[in-house]
Amino acid sequence: MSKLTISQLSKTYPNGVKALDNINIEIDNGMFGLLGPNGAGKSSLMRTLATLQEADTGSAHLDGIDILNQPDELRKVLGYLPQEFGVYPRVTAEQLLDHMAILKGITKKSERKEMVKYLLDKVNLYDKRKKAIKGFSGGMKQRVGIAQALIGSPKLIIVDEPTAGLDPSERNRFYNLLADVGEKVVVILSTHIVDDVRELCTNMAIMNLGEIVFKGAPQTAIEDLSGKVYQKIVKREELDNYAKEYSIISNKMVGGKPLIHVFSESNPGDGFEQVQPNLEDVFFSKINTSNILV
Ligand SMILES: Nc1ncnc2c1ncn2[C@@H]1O[C@H](COP(=O)(O)OP(=O)(O)OP(=O)(O)O)[C@@H](O)[C@H]1O
Repeated sequence: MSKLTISQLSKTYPNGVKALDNINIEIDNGMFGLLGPNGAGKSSLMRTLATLQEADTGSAHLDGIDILNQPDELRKVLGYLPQEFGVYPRVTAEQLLDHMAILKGITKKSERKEMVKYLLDKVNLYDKRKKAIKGFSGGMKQRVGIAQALIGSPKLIIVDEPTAGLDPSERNRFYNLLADVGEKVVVILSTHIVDDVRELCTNMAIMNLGEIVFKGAPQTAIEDLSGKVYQKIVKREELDNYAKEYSIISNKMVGGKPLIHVFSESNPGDGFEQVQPNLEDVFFSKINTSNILV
């Protein structure tokens, strides 16, 4: 069992943007979803935990390791798949993993060979090990990314927006792989895709404007909203009026017309019908932005 404890972590960039505003979270083994809109501060938090940038104040510990003050210790047990996983295109999957293993300090060639074979097998790329990564699909590249994040039996794995650009079957394969790994270590999945969290995570936090605005189990959050979400198909030109009168939590087009979900403690009448809330409702109700109408 591992535990990640983040306390009072804050970071303001030189341009004045407060990307992290007093973050406090405890994360146990398993898949943890960090959900937030673009710009919420997720990458800033992930980069700080991955020891790639410093915080202004606060602390973060993985078991006995003080992450901010012992970055070298943390790096030994960290697997990180950044948002942009850049690779030299001519390199093969096998060469890349071998190289990353050297960087992780695995100096014995035979040990590396065995590990690279195990990882290629695990991400189902052993047959493609001699092929240049250049020719790989997005999903295959992400699987190479996961394989490199698993080098050296990490205790903390951070994956930042991993499913962008994957087709549904690639995404599924990637989900299965992560879920498999996630049973034994702390995995943080940072994403703005609600489905990623719904399908994979037993615990989650929602971040907005540098703050944690919710933490808990996705199912609990959904139950909390139960009986308070109503929907209606409206005309596009009426949207502004509805926005003034109701607390709109989401708006999506169905057959060319806006279907709005509103938050209301009691039945608003006016043609609205009650719906079973979903995680998307939770997400939008917590971040409560006004730009969801655009
Ligand atoms: N190096 C930087 N210098 C200045 N501002 C930054 C820097 N990096 C991020 N920001 C700003 O900090 C805020 C949080 O950005 P961050 O990338 O952490 O968010 P995010 O939730 O990961 O979003 P995205 O999904 O778009 O990556 C944003 O307003 C962003 O513009």
